[in-house]
Amino acid sequence: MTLKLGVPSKGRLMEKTFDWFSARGIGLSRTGAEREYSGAVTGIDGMELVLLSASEIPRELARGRIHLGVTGSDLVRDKLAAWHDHVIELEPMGFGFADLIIAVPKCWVDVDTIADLDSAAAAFRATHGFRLRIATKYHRLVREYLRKEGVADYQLVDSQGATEGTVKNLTAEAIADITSTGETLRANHLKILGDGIIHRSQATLFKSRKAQWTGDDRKALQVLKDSLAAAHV
Ligand SMILES: Nc1ncnc2c1ncn2[C@@H]1O[C@H](COP(=O)(O)OP(=O)(O)OP(=O)(O)O)[C@@H](O)[C@H]1O
Ligand SMILES: O=P(O)(O)OC[C@H]1O[C@H](OP(=O)(O)OP(=O)(O)O)[C@H](O)[C@@H]1O
Repeated sequence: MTLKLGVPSKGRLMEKTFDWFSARGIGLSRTGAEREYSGAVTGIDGMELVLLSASEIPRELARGRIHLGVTGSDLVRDKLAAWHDHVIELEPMGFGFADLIIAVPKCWVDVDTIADLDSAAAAFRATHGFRLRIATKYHRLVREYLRKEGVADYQLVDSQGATEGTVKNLTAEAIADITSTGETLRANHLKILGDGIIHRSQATLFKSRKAQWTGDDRKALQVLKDSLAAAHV
């Protein structure tokens, strides 16, 4: 058995994860053909690279199929109920920053806070006969947040992409999605509610509580932790 490290298989997160480990003396790379999902590790014995979709990594950690995983802190919180029971946050990595926010049309001049949204939602239901729709793919985080804030008169509409477009397309009145530069929100005439930041996410190295840890796995983890502690980056 080797210690399995799950890393996003493509895009920004994969490249920045490779750079992050490289700056700490550990080489991660994709091997094989361009589209083949296999990888190699150098600089540490007994560790295997597993390339996965960022959104699958939380479940793989919770099932114990990987020992360590890099993914957004938003995805761990959204994909896993009681995430603390399944994983431990070892290290925030300082990239992949994105805020999960709630946004409404800019033209809703009376709605700037969650309390305003609550009032608007009640009025919306009275007028339209159905609950105000919030489009998102972050179902757990949005539900938990709105429950905490005392907002109940809404329904979630699932949107797995191009979420900001749902308002213009009249399939939702509000959205909850991640933003980094804010460009997509601006382009779609949406504004963030003042207190509508649900979670500030960044790429994070997680450890599974559910994986089986052999003596060799623990040794490899200790070598990894020593490399992280020794790096002055
Ligand atoms: N500007 C951004 N757009 C999208 N995701 C971002 C951005 N900045 C940081 N992230 C983070 O990247 C992660 C999502 O990565 P990615 O889109 O590769 O995941 P995925 O849902 O597994 O993708 P796919 O389903 O296409 O494989 C989330 O943790 C998110 O917070
Ligand atoms: O604040 P910004 O810098 O504009 O970034 C935010 C956008 O980026 C992400 O979408 P992505 O491009 O990953 O596509 P998606 O809509 O398919 O999720 C996210 O869902 C927002 O739409």
